[in-house]
Amino acid sequence: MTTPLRLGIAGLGTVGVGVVRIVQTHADMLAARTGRAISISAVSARTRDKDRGVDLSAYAWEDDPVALAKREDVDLFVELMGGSDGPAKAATEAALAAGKPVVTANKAMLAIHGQALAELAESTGAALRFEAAVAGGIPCIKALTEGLAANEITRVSGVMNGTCNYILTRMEASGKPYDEIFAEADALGFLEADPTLDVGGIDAGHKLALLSAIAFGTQVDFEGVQLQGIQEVSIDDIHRARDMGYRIKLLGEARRTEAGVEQSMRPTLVPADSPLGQLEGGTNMVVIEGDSVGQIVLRGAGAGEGPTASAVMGDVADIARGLDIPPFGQPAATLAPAQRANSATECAHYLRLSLTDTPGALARVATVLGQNGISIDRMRQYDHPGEDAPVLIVTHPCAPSALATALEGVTATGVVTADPIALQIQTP
Ligand SMILES: NC(=O)C1=CN([C@@H]2O[C@H](COP(=O)(O)OP(=O)(O)OC[C@H]3O[C@@H](n4cnc5c(N)ncnc54)[C@H](OP(=O)(O)O)[C@@H]3O)[C@@H](O)[C@H]2O)C=CC1
Ligand SMILES: N[C@@H](CCO)C(=O)O
Repeated sequence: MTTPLRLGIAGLGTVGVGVVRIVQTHADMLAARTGRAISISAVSARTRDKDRGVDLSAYAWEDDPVALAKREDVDLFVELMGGSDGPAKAATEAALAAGKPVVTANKAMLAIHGQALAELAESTGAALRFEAAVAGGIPCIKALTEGLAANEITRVSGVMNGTCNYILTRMEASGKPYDEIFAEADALGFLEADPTLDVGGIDAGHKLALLSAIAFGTQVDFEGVQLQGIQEVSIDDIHRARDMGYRIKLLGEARRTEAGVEQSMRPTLVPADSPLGQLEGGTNMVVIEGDSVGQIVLRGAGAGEGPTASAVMGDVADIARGLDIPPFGQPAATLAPAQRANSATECAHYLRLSLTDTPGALARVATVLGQNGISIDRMRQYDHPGEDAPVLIVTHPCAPSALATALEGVTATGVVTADPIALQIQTP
């Protein structure tokens, strides 16, 4: 057996502790599988004397993660602190600059600095791996870069934020409104320190941008992801979608078209009996479509200590084996800048409108939709105690840009009493 692979782990929170536990529990198995012993030399976190439920006494301590990354006895730097910049980026750059491989779960850092970090890694010959950054325990990056390497990928989609899926499925199961279930998720510790990252679709957008770059061979382009969060999804939307045979999911989709790469992360109605529709709680699902393989579906835990640490250690094991794959699946210099394209794919839409309950209001809305080429498939006005009439419209498939123009016109009629809510209905 060769010399041990010595880890330096920065960040001893949920994921960091999980990684320590796996190294301590499965040392023999990992050595047998990789042909190399994997050990921990040193660790770092903000607070040294915190009881983390694992024995850290055998490891050196560094207050400064950059110093940890540079230590002589650290062969591989494991970044599990989080944050797109600050110490996570500084320490990752220090390790890569020194030619040391880095494994990280930090989607925020990679979605913004992925190209620069990949270029740095390749310039020094260091590996940079981030399986845990996308969909926690699901090995979707490995699937794309290895198992599906011979496929032209046409579409990557899925549910990539467990917290949003928990909130949406709990709303449906309990019949409680968004605010109440958001508070419940907060009390259970599910939300990121900045909850907008979850409910605003940003965290899932980071993950989609990473998958999209790998799938289509482009530079990672988080700014190109069209984002819509789940904050405006009401319990009424969920009930009405269910009555029509749909469930609402925060669905990410990246596809390559002739116009460029479309990336979107938004609440979407999906058939209730489809694999996505049946996804409960914090589970994630990634759907990949390739020209030879067709469609494959990967489902599993998208977060949590065990699943995320499992993905981190999968990367560590690959490095121990000497596997050398560029961070985004092909050399960074060959990744083309992403050519952004707004979604032009026609799909049906669910519209929630609130109208003044006056003669002709509904007719004016229907007229504006018609003038913009939007055809109504279904329409219903609900009982209402007050002056505002809640109206649900389902359109026939139409281009999102045509609908956006139409909704501007609908708002300009003066008969709507709140901003219209438009949700896409998934195209097969
Ligand atoms: N939790 C999850 O399920 C998943 C997390 N991830 C990603 O994994 C990474 C870690 O997440 P998670 O474990 O949940 O985060 P936690 O908040 O649980 O832990 C963060 C750790 O980093 C340490 N830390 C923070 N800032 C510094 C600093 N300036 N210097 C040294 N140490 C620092 C903290 O120290 P201290 O403990 O002393 O405060 C803590 O140990 C993030 O990038 C996250 O996005 C990815 C997928 C799933
Ligand atoms: N906040 C993320 C954690 C895992 O990336 C989620 O809810 O999925």
